[in-house]
Amino acid sequence: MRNYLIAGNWKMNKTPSEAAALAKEILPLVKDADYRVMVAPSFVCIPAVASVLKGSNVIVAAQNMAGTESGAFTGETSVLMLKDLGVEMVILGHSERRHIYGETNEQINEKVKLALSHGLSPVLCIGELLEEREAGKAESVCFEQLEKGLVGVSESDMDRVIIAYEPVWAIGTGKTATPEDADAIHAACRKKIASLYSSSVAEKVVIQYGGSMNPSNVKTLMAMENIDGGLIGGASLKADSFAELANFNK
Ligand SMILES: O=C[C@H](O)COP(=O)(O)O
Repeated sequence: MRNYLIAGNWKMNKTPSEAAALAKEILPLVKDADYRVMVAPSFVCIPAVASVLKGSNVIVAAQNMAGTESGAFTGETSVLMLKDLGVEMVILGHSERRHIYGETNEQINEKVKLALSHGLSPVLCIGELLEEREAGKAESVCFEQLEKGLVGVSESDMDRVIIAYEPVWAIGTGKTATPEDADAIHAACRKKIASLYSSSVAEKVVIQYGGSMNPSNVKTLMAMENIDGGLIGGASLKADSFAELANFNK
């Protein structure tokens, strides 16, 4: 059994006080979850949310971070700042970062390595655009993002790396990859990881699915052999729906 992870990516939603209120509402609903639960508020909401969740079973994550430790990078947020706030995980290479802000595989790889070197777990997001899927390139796009995102990451560091497969066309659209289609990409990525590292790394690595996961499709998605959790946007913004996702097995 892999160490499943159900994660809420709150994206650019909620003010600090709203985020703290949401965290307070979520806390009692997920306290008995059987699997790991994580939330990723925006940077400015992290202090308020971290203070609510301190000592609980809910992991606090960031949605991004700079690729450099410190310096003259106006508007950026460093790994040291995140660690100081109690952040344990960081989402990197989300498709919104790749496609809206032009982040490259090389920049994402720098961030992955920096996060690991400071003891944070990176959630490396990969996923194809609709036109890439239609051109039969879903696997090759994911393989390239995986391979380039993991350059220089050692086999032992892979214990802390989480992969999130998010087909871009399924994000925030209400369209979900069928469980079979998602599982096929997860299985192919697992094989790719076996070729980059070893079969034991591939067997253990957690591969989340993201893209319109919600209370009505979570059970079928999570029943697939290679799907080890969810990276959830819209449905994580309400305590009751996020709690249903976190308790999908009950
Ligand atoms: O990070 C989360 C994903 O982008 C999925 O978002 P969504 O659940 O709103 O489709």
